[in-house]
Amino acid sequence: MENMAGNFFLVGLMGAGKTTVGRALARKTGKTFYDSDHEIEARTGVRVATIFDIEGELRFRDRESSVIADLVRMNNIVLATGGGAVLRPENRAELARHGVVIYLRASIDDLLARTMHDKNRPLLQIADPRAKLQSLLEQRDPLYREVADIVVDTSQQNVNLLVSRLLDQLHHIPAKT
Ligand SMILES: Nc1ncnc2c1ncn2[C@@H]1O[C@H](COP(=O)(O)OP(=O)(O)OP(=O)(O)O)[C@@H](O)[C@H]1O
Ligand SMILES: O=C(O)C1=C[C@@H](O)[C@@H](O)[C@H](O)C1
Ligand SMILES: [Mg+2]
Repeated sequence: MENMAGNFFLVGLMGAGKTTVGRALARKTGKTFYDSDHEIEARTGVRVATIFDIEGELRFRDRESSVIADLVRMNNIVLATGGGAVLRPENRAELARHGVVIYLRASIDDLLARTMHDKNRPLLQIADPRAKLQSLLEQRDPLYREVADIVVDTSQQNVNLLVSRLLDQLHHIPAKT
């Protein structure tokens, strides 16, 4: 196991692999894994899609900000954030301040293939999810880059290889504690 100080925060679009890579990274570093979407679901007792249905996106974003503000204050964690977590400047500031931020990128084809069978991504339950992912990428890519300490391309990379390459890069970045 690798012994590294501080928190790691993963950002990127739906299907980029934040949850999958985050879990593997936590396992390899002995850190505790959190996922902001899962934490919102644990606190409310319902799925993300249900929150969007009943309360709308704005109220979901409020819940997300509050969960992120709590989680970033923990120590020695890996946090997979929701795909839209970077939209609010206060979330970006919290993430940048309390941990090393990793932006996971993937091609639109890969994002589409990886999200196709999961019904718990309300923003993609529409006629043309490809166009939606494309426009979300255009809107958010600058925000992901702004907050990130490291950018990783996940296309054509299996998760284990990706995590070991990521660890090599993380060794060169000072921990934020
Ligand atoms: N590098 C990869 N190569 C192939 N498949 C991957 C890779 N990373 C993740 N996947 C697969 O893609 C799907 C989506 O991954 P994951 O749920 O981790 O994405 P996410 O970034 O957490 O998405 P969301 O923002 O919606 O929570 C999963 O089925 C996962 O197994
Ligand atoms: O990209 C987004 O805006 C979202 C991504 C998911 O992680 C969830 O947080 C929710 O489905 C919204
Ligand atoms: Mg996820």
